[in-house]
Amino acid sequence: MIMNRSSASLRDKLGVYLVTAEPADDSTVELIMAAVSGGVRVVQLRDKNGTTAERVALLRTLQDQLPPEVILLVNDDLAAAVAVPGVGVHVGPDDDHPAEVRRRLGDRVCIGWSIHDLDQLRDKSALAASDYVAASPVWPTPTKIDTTAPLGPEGVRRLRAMLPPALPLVGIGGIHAGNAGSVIEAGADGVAVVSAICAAADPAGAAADLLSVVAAATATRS
Ligand SMILES: Cc1ncc(COP(=O)(O)OP(=O)(O)O)c(N)n1
Ligand SMILES: Cc1ncsc1CCOP(=O)(O)O
Ligand SMILES: [Mg+2]
Repeated sequence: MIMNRSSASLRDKLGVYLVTAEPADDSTVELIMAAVSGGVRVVQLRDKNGTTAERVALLRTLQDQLPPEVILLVNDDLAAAVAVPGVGVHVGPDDDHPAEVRRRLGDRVCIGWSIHDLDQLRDKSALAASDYVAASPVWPTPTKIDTTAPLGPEGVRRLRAMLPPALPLVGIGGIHAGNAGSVIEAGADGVAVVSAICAAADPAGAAADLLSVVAAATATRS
């Protein structure tokens, strides 16, 4: 992914990554803007039940409203990203292959890939096509019940050790301000969350709290 020389690196932006709760609707835009006001710089629209047309409409609204430094991705839907230039895609092992996503979208957008199982690391072309990977899930979560066994912080640590050092890593699944520090201590660059921001009474405050936990854990580590 190409970024402006003046912009913060993707690794820095991934500190707190918002993945939206379902269903996606008009309140999703408001929620995202609140999270961004709290410091979130990477946002994924995750709307498993909508149509591509609905996702495209929401992505266009978001692109109009978000500050340019915010990285916007859509979950799974390559066709939606093709329709809205600049939008990236997050895919998992059951989705389009990251190399195919890269071929279709080019070098200028952000592509993320979920790792559920360390065996996926044999897929060098997927790693080469990805701008970041996600350890998924770190803990069990009611937000996504069709997951493989949780990796835990120990799995995050093993994954970090096996990945190319320059490839950013986030953890996802059951993460909140009380446990995010242990994910960073295990070697992740950031935490991706749904409920910790979307279900909070104050999403901007929840994002800011998570950011300070991540910043403190990152500072301790380095
Ligand atoms: C940041 C991030 N990490 C992991 C996932 C999960 O992707 P996937 O395994 O493809 O599952 P679905 O989200 O498609 O149900 C994610 N979406 N985002
Ligand atoms: C999309 C996704 N992929 C792995 S776990 C998960 C859901 C994370 O949701 P929460 O942050 O509410 O646990
Ligand atoms: Mg997917």
